Amino acid sequence: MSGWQRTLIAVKPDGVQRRLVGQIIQRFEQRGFKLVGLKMVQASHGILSEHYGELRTKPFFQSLLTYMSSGPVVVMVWEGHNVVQASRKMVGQTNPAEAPAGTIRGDFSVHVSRNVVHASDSQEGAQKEIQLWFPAKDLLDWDCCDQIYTIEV
Ligand SMILES: Nc1ncnc2c1ncn2[C@@H]1O[C@H](COP(=O)(O)OP(=O)(O)OP(=O)(O)O)[C@@H](O)[C@H]1O
Ligand SMILES: O=c1ccn([C@@H]2O[C@H](COP(=O)(O)OP(=O)(O)O)[C@@H](O)[C@H]2O)c(=O)[nH]1
Ligand SMILES: [Mg+2]
Repeated sequence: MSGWQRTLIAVKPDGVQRRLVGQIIQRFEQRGFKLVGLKMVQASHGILSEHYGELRTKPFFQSLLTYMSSGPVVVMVWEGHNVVQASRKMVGQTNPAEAPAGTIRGDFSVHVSRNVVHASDSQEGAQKEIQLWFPAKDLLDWDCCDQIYTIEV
């Protein structure tokens, strides 16, 4: 199906501590996306260094790893039409100061170093991140009964 995609969304440690997991999941459900993988993990610096490999030369890299390993994260795979681009729009700009109200970051955060949620930024990135965080067997291929009402099939 053209435009059918999967993406990796993670509620970061600040989002978990602030009990925002339910509200974040709700936004993806109500938009019409399908949850195909979910787990809570205490992430190691190893997996986080790989996840954020492109940022390793940035001055904030070490503090990013410290923040991301400061407590549990809730990692999810969401599936649906155009889900990679749509979820970036739902999440908002990296810096919450620039993220419009109505986006997750625009509604729940104020500072770039504590921006509540991660979303893959491209289909290639999503594929790599999904493989990094989930063995294929932990992703469920299931039929969502309302699918015929959210996309033309
Ligand atoms: N100047 C900064 N100071 C502190 N932390 C930062 C800064 N810039 C980015 N970060 C942190 O690093 C993360 C990764 O930056 P990136 O440029 O990939 O943003 P993003 O793609 O919007 O976020 P993510 O990859 O987590 O979805 C940001 O989400 C933020 O938590
Ligand atoms: O100046 C910055 C830029 C990014 N980040 C953190 O690094 C993450 C990943 O950065 P990326 O550029 O991938 O932004 P994102 O994809 O998260 O919007 C962000 O979410 C922030 O948590 C940060 O702390 N300071
Ligand atoms: Mg990013």
